[in-house]
Amino acid sequence: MEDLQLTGKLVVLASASPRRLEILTNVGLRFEVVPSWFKETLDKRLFKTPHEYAVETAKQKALEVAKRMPFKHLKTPDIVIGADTVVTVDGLILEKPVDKQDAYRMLSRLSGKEHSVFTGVAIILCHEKEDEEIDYQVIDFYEETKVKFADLSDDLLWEYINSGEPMDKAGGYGIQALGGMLVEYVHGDFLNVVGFPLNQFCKKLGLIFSPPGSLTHNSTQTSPQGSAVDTVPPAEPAASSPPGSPTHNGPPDSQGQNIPSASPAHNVKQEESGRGEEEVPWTLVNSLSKCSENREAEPQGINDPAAPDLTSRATMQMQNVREHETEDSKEKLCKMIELMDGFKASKVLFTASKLRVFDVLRSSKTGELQAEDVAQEIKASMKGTERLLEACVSLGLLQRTGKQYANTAMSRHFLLSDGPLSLQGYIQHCNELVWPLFTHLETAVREGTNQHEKAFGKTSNNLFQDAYYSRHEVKLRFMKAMHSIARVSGRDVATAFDLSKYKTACDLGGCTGAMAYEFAKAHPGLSVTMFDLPKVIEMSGHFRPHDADDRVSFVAGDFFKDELPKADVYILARILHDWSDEKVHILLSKIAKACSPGCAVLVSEIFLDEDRKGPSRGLLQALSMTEGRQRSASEYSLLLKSHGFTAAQVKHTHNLLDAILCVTE
Ligand SMILES: Cc1cn([C@@H]2O[C@H](COP(=O)(O)OP(=O)(O)OP(=O)(O)O)[C@@H](O)[C@H]2O)c(=O)[nH]c1=O
Repeated sequence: MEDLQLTGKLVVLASASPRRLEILTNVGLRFEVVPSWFKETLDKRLFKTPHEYAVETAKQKALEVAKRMPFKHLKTPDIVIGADTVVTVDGLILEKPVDKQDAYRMLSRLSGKEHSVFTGVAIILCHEKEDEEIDYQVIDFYEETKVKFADLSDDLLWEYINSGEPMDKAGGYGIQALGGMLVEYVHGDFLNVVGFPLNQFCKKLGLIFSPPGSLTHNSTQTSPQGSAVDTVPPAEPAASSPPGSPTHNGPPDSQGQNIPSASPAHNVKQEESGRGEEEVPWTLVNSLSKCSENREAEPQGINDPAAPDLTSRATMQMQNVREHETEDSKEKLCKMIELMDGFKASKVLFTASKLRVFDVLRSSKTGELQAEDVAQEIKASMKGTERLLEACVSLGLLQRTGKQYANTAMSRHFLLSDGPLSLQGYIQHCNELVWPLFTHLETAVREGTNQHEKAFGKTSNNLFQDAYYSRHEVKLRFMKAMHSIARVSGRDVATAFDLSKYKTACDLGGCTGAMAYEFAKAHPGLSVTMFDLPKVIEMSGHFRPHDADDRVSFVAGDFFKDELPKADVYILARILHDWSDEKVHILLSKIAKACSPGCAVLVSEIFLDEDRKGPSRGLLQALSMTEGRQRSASEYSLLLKSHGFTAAQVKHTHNLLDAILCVTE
């Protein structure tokens, strides 16, 4: 290891933070940027300290990139750097605010107080072995800086929040810019607050990658703030990771192709850094790393002065491996527990939504209520309500300060019944329809059929026309579910492709019209016809926006039986997966007949990965489907091609629905 140098190595920064890019560019490091897809959703309760959380997140960010690159970018990096910055105050870990209100909560908490900023950093060293497997060695550490804010008035806070600066920054401020005005003092590494503890990082680099001759066996790999050396097992292709694993959380490649390793702007070359031939200034780095030897004596494995001979070093490495194995099995156990308890978490969400807990909290004057007030409002027992609220806090759906419960930013975003991105409709659909179906999953698997009859005493062949759906409230619930999905995903689907050359579109089975309105909003030159069953059109008035765009019109009909309205683009959002292959072909050939050359079909669905190993959302949904099936983008492309629609463009939106656009020749 100590012979390694950085020259000629592929160094990757697994971060989308422009500050980290700048800090590392400024010291002449040559690297590519491949932002991590790891979602910062580790359960904070599992960590004894905030820095352990930051370090683990940094490690997961970096590992996700290290494991993805060989498969998606077809190259193996030598070094991957990940980082995670968190702000801690009053025992809380603050990450990036999700909206202005959240930023306000964070900044008002920080006002007049000293707080800590922790950045966890992970350096992953990737070694390709002879059998082409890859070994990952993890070196991680963290840095703490204390920052004190002045007393901040509400006016000042709002002015700052409205500048837009807080939104992509941990704790809701940027010390390097306007946020600097809020700060009374800083104790520690300033750049650590900005997002990257450069000083400690350089010391670590010096210890690992010193150029020939400059590093002796006496170099150390320690840190004043704790550091660890770890190895992790060889990578699996990202798509084969278990559900819920970090690699699965990431969005797939856009356009169904391999993402380039970095955009040209992010391909940081030494010329661009203005340092000519010089890379990292090694003299400085080596002096720094020697200083760090004096700061901590505890042996840390490789490159350690306390491990002078090969035997003792091998022993230490074995210890590291064993420690890692324990850690690894703990990680697996956590995943197992998450899977085992997943149904309980879903039901807590469904129940709290159904009992309108989130609306009740929002309606209170201060946005906060005690358990007994909530119990009264939702007409439930005190004991049961308290348990439900506590469970919601543990799941990140609510937050509690003392005895007061309040919505979290995520709940305000998705769980208020009248919010623009409310998922309430879909959640209630899951509770009332999908949940009973899943309780009969075992029979569904044995028999290979949908379990409507067992769950509801009725068969279901046609979603909107059969007996079960004939009840008004059931129809309305189904429409609310489709409405919330269309509202949440509509903008991303509508803006997925350039449709400027088209004048008319027809959204087949468009339900409440939510998707049609999104298309009209996104394309000023487009008129959109929403086509659905007469009963649906009749009920869709319930969902019409106050400022309804008159470029959207509603036509009643059955797309299997009736003539389709003429259009340049036909939209099929969340339609095809529901029907048998036979019906899909009937529908597509009808559309093909209605199309003149140059017309297009836009299909929006969850796209399975090409190897059908994910995303689990799509595969789980398939388990309760009636007669249809889930497909990958290329399966949809082939399907459309068989009806004369070619030149497929695919868009993975990273939202609830993806999209493919094909045109007739
Ligand atoms: C306190 C503070 C934070 N930040 C930025 O806050 C983000 C933290 O978020 P993260 O999750 O660690 O990183 P990210 O931006 O999401 O990027 P990624 O590494 O891809 O997760 C980073 O950007 C930091 O610079 C500032 O720019 N200035 C400050 O004073």
